[in-house]
Amino acid sequence: MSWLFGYSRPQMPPADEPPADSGDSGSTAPPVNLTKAEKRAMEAYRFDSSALERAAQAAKELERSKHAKEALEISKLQEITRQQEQMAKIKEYEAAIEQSKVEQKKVDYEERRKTLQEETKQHQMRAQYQDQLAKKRYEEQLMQQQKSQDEILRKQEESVAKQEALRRATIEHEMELREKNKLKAIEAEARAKAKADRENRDITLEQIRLKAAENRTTILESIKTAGSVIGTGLNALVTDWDKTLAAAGGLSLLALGVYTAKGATSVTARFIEARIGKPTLVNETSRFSLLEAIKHPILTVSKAVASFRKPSDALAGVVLAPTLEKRLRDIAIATKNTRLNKGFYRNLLMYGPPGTGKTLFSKKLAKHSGMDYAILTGGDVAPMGKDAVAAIHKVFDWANTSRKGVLLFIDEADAFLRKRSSERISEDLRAALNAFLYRTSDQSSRIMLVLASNTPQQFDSAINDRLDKMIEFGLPGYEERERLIRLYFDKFVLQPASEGKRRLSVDQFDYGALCAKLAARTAGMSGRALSKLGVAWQAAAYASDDGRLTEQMCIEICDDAVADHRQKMEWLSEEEKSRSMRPYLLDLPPLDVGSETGKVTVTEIPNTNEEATSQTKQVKDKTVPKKSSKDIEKEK
Ligand SMILES: Nc1ncnc2c1ncn2[C@@H]1O[C@H](COP(=O)(O)OP(=O)(O)OP(=O)(O)O)[C@@H](O)[C@H]1O
Repeated sequence: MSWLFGYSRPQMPPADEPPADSGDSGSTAPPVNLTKAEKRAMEAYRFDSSALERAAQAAKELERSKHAKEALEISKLQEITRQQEQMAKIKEYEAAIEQSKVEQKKVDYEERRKTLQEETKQHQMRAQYQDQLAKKRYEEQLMQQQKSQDEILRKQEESVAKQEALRRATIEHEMELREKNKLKAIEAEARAKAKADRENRDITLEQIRLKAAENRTTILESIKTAGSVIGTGLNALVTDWDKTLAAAGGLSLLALGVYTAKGATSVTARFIEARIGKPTLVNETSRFSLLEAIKHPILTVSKAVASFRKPSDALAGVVLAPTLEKRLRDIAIATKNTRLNKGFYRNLLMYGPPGTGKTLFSKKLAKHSGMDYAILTGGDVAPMGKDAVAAIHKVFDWANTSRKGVLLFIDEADAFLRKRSSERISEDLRAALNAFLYRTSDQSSRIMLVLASNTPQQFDSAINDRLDKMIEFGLPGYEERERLIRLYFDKFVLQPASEGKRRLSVDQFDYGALCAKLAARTAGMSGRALSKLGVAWQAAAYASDDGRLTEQMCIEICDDAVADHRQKMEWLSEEEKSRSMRPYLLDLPPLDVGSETGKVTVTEIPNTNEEATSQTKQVKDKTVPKKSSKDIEKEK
């Protein structure tokens, strides 16, 4: 190869001849006249060309061989195989890369999920903390109110006591004067009578004498007659023993009969009363009664059929904040298990503004637990006067005869269970309260007591002592309102329209968006008010010419309802505003009256997460900070 670098090779062996020394074959001997530097350069370019030469030799041989073509084919095939192997390896690498990408994505997703979880936890904790704060604030507010009420009560008591003392002094004075006048009149009368008696003394004496003589003769005659009759009878009785025994036996049997009949009649009457009819105090009950069955046979049969069906969900059709729903679900499960295990029921107090689902949930709770329910109204007790005590005993006697157990729901319970120290409570009501306390002194395995009230702070302390759980039903928050509107839109509009039996149809529009819009407008309204909205839509559709309900109609009716609601809130008495409803009143959104149309426009309330967290929290958070010190001063 030295020709490549311009060096001549003095004795080059012929091409077909192998070199003399294979080790040196590639190396050319440096020319003798080269300098050292040139020699070093030459060394750098030197390489062993023997392998190439051997290859060329082999190629020549191969060319000459008759199997040259096959060998070429084999080497081609080998090359292709090697290339395929390389391709397979490349694919494997690519698959590994894809796999690692997927793994990376998984890790990323897992991290994001964890972050989200952590954030949710943080949100929850913050919400709970704020809830606690709000509760605390509300309690303090209540205490403040309580104090001011006590103060007012004390002052009222003092003024009443003063008036009473004044009235008593006046009456005493009047009585004294009347007594004196009376004495004088009696004295004058006695004197006049004495004078007349003195004058008519002889005549009077004669009359008395004659009357006495006549009386004496009559009495003597009567004694003689009676003596002879009784003597004859006794003589006959004593002489005949059979008659004596018969008389004694007859008298004894008569006495026994009289007393037995009296006792049996009262026991039977009580037994029949407890089973046949419902007590007068009970307004509504799911329990079977013979009288009701005779009066309303179809209703009774449908009720009986319904009771055989599978027990319903305790919260079906009841829309509440998630936290409250969870609490109520726990209560429903516990109650059902209590009934199954024949344990003792816990007494509940449900409080909050009207129309928030207290009665609705209680009925569902009874149905879910397989119990009967009975609904009483506290306001019915006071007008009964002295009969209230007996009526209360009758209710408890009646409830105790139920084998399924009875959920006794007392609506407006504060109407007769209020503090005994209160000035306004009458003697009869006090007696009724005492009877109620007597009948509820022990835990019962037959009766579950559920009290409902808008003003639970009025309860007597003994009643509070009997309550095992207190549940606040707040006004629905934004999300609950949206669910409620959807529920009643579906119930009162969409369902009847889809059945096609009635003259009712709905325009095509985005129902979900409408419900969300109306939920923002109806802040401060109760579940009852929202259910009435559903009824109003239905009525509007029936009243229209073509029986069609449009989106515009829905919005207008809702705005009317909002305006009505505000008016009702303004009509609340001062006492109601200051006591029970205040925490809920301030939840109302600001309302502008449109100058041109005169239509109501309500500022939209943003759908915050906080609002949905808890109805109560929402109400309290919004109300408490709004109170300025001036307002508190005014209230005082
Ligand atoms: N949370 C709710 N979910 C669904 N419907 C509700 C809810 N709250 C109220 N309603 C509707 O309002 C009606 C009246 O509710 P309910 O009688 O349970 O209220 P309440 O709290 O007992 O009121 P009150 O204190 O005046 O007796 C129910 O029949 C139902 O149609």
